[in-house]
Amino acid sequence: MDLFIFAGFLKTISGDFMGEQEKEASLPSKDNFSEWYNELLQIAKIMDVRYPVKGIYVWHPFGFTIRKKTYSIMRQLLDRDHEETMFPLLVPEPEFMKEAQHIKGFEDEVYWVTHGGTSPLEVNLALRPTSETAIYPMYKLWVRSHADLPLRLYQIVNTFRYETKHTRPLIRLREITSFKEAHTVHATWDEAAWQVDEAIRIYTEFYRRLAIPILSSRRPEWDKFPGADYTIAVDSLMPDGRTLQVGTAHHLGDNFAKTFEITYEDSEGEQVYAHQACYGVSERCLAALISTHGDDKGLVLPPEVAPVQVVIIPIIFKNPEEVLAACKKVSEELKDAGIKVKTDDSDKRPGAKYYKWEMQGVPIRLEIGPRDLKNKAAMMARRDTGEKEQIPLEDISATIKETFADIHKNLYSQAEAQLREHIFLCEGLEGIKDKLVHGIVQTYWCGREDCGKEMEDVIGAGILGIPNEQPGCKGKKCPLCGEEAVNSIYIARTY
Ligand SMILES: Nc1ncnc2c1ncn2[C@@H]1O[C@H](COS(=O)(=O)NC(=O)[C@@H](N)CS)[C@@H](O)[C@H]1O
Repeated sequence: MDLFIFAGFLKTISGDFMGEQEKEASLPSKDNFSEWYNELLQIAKIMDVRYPVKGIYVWHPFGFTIRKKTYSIMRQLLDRDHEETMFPLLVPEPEFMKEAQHIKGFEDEVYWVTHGGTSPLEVNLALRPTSETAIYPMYKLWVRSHADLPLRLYQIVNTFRYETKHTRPLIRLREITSFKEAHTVHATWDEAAWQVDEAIRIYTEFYRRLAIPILSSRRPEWDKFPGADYTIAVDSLMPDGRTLQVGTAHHLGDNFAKTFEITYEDSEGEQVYAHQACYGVSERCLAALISTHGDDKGLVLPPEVAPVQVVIIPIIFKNPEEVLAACKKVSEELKDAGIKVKTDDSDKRPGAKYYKWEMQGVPIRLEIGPRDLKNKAAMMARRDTGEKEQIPLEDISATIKETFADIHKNLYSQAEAQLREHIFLCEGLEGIKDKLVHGIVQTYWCGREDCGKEMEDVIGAGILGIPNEQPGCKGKKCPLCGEEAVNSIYIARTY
């Protein structure tokens, strides 16, 4: 081969090779989590951050499909004993300004509509930051008697918060596009308290289905929802050791019922104020999904929420028809079994195909070539472990579904181990500061608010909350004041 042709040959190979190399270089290592996260949202076509309004982002169809499948799990869990509805986006100022604590909590975050066209509105309208003040004037009309309770409604809507902290897609938005908010009404404080615990049970199951382990804890008094008696929150661990609040449930007592006059006639014919709960999850659940399972090759999706669950790659050398026919047959069989399958018969090189579908987190890749056909088999590659094994074409749907279950189990147990390894039991301030760099600290607290707040200042991180399961505090001291501890608490750097 003369030099000229050889140079051309090298260029072709290096061109392909550099092409792939360049492409792969564009996703930073997950060790550089912030960069990795931002790049991955783009490359895997989850959200486009180029919309010209700060804190407002655009769904790519692929990302929107993950959202759709994720929220169908949430609907499945809520629809057991809630009903879905939809309330107005615009809240008249007088209603919004009714509940003093609520206003205090949201006045710096609420967007206002002041004009209709060029005419100033008589009454300014708030864009709902959350919907208590849109819903509860209607609950006043709907709740009349004991027989109307418990009332359990939810909606999945966009809400608007003028966040002044650093905004980031899926994590801290000014338009929260996927705000699932449930608002329930009960006859007694205890029933509302039961509902708050039920909300946490629902969220724990929801996140288990996403293979995400969570910590639940009661937020300290100064960090509860504005207008609530108390707040229970669920947090997930992000790869950089910080926690992300991925859901909250609030006991509202009869605070809002008194403000919005939500009363019911009890069995003695008395008018009684109702007690309420409300609980919310936003698209942060997707931030947790992407961050918990993703790796240096891109997304890793639990099969239940993967837009493409199996990708078939025909390996073609000679007699392509036979291979393509076999791929079609397998594809039909998987579709008939309700599996989302795509066949990539594009003219890209296999390596480029593997790169693309791994980036999009497809749980299983099936390679089918002449050698596989001879063995009546396909080569199955798992995205979560990278393992490859030959599986028989016979009953392939059953094999795939069993593997899906194993993938989910593996993702969950890996994430659970990761969480467990990043909770550090510390009793002294120095140890707490040390360990906070790596994850969550479990320590003790005297329970006094001034001491708690001072401890937050001294260690530069927030008290995440008081976990329900309390290890004994006997003989334990508050790390700041040295008083007897009354609670064990989580402390963490948060998003
Ligand atoms: N700016 C934001 N961007 C993304 N998610 C957010 C934002 N603000 C809050 N969230 C998420 O939304 C959840 C519910 O918000 S909340 O303020 O705690 N609670 C409420 O608004 C209640 N009315 C729940 S119905 C939070 O737990 C958090 O996970």
